[in-house]
Amino acid sequence: MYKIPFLDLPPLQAAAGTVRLPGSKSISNRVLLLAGLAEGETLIQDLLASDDTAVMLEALRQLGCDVRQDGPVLRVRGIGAQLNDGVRAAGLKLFLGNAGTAMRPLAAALALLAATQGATFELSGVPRMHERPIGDLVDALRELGCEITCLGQEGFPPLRLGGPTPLTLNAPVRVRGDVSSQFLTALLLALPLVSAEDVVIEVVGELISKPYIHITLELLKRFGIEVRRDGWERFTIPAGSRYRSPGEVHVEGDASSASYFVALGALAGIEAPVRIEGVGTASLQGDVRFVEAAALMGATVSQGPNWVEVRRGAWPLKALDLDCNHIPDAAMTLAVMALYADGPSTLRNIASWRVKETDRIAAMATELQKLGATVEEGPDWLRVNPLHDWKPASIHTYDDHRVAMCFSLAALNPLVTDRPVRVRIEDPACVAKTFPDYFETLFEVVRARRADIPVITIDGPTASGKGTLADEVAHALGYIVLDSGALYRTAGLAAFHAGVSLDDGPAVAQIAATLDLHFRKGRAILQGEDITDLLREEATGLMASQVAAHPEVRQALHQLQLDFRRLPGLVADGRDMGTAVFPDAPLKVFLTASAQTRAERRYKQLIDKGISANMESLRSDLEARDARDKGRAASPLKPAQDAQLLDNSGQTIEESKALVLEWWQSRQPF
Ligand SMILES: O=C(O)C1=C[C@@H](OP(=O)(O)O)[C@@H](O)[C@H](O)C1
Ligand SMILES: C=C(OP(=O)(O)O)C(=O)O
Repeated sequence: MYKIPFLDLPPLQAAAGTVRLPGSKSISNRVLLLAGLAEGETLIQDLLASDDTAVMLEALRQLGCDVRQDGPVLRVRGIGAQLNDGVRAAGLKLFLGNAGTAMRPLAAALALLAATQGATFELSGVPRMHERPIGDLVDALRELGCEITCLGQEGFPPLRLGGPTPLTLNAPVRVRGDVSSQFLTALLLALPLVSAEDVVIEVVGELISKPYIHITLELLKRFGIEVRRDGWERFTIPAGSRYRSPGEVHVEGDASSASYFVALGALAGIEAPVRIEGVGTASLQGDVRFVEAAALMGATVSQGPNWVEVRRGAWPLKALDLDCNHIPDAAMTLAVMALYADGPSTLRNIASWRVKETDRIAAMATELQKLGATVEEGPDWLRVNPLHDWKPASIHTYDDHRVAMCFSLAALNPLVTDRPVRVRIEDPACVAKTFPDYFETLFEVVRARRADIPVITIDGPTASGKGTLADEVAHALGYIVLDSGALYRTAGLAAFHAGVSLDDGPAVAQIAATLDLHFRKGRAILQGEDITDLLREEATGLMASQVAAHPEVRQALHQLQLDFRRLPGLVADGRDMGTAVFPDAPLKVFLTASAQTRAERRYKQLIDKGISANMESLRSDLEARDARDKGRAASPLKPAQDAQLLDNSGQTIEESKALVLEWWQSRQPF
């Protein structure tokens, strides 16, 4: 996950490849709750691991469920609908983040348990959760006899649930369905706790987001509860219903998360499709019908039970006028696709967007306009016009995972403009709500022109601190690191391990060209193995100088260095990064420090490792090496003409990092 203040996306040109989806949020949290209320153990496969499921899991643990991760399987031993003595005596305070699928169903289940068994629960969330309505559910539960106090504003969390108190279950429970379907879902999931007799639920007002009720009913069925349904107005939980664990449950991929990759295929699956694994024709989730909307816009879609393949069909996309009530989450993706259409697109019947992670109608309108789009909005609709004259924009994401994810599609603007722009996604870590590795997954299937992928080069003499600075800057921007000095050492080491003679230039070059090497947090990882310490050994240094003498090896490593230029960007440190390898880098830093400072740093490093050292000789060694480096004929150590000089003798690493980031920011369009 990119835990950084912003992530800059360069213009993207194409997409192809396979994406494996994380588990469905809606299914994960329902299954967790059902498993937690049931008797016995449930083994859950492919559960989503995200903020929303983490709060549900923590709530189950607090309630006394035994929850254990067993390889890829989560084992949940439920409470069998019985609160333990500790919980009944002391009550619980549960923090439920911004997860509607935790807050609403837990509010109903715990209100009923508090009423029937006696306990006090306090349910709270992030500040936005305290602005998301729950009044219709609270009203329904109060009508049953539950004791519920809204601790802040009436109709909103935080809530206090109390008991014991008698319940009246012989009249239908009435609940409004026109603000969120989660209120009905909550009652359906919770009322089997008290279904000694038939319990009837009646929906008041037009039910929205109906396909989510289908998910609820299907999962209840798997846990042994067959709800009778009359249209979308009346639901009966049969007398004697009890949660029975099915033993094992598999969570399918998240269909709302699929929408970004369906869109990607429709926009940029030009030569090959984007294949999405984890959802398909056999899916339970209503958001799989997003593919129909994408097809209406021109996408070419093929599907199997558990996969979808999408490629570009009509181009530009065809404008759309669609009632999106059945796909409220995935429909946000359509709003960004609409920028690439042949006319204005209108998304209708989406009033619920206003009470989700943020006011999504307002947020989408504001951010689309930042890109230059003309957008109109109404109480329950949004109209987006196609965009030709794109502006670089920093997208505010309102702590809304879907805003962050769907605006990544704006980076495909080179497909419709010859003046492409970059897109900045603020607070990219907000995707943790449902898809923590969204951007990593995206970068695996999109392509940018090499020249569009940003590079920062940091060159300088030995012991100038360039490795540390490169790591810090890369970390701040979410970029990849290239420690070019380590490449020759790695090539020597890998050839040696493969049993290749270090005198055999072509054979070593072949190994050098395919090194599976990357750098993370100051460590060098070769084929998954941490070789950082090996690289520093004297023997490795000797191998490096042996292989570096072969022109084929130098050529292969040059290409390998270029191959490090990958999304979302690169920070390359070495001696000739700005002059020879990445001469087009938009920011080149030449880092120096006085010989005295560098000698002191090296001295400290050695002493810290318990190696004795002599300051004077370290200093004269450094000066001699500087002279050699500057004087050599091939790639002498010198700043590129357009390099920023940075003498860090009197600076902390934090100060140097701040300065480089400031130079970088001053080159950005936003
Ligand atoms: O029941 C569910 O799992 C959900 C129902 C929908 O909410 P509304 O019913 O409030 O539209 C949806 O937006 C949400 O992400 C998940
Ligand atoms: C509306 C959403 O979440 P929640 O389950 O919190 O309602 C969403 O994921 O888009």
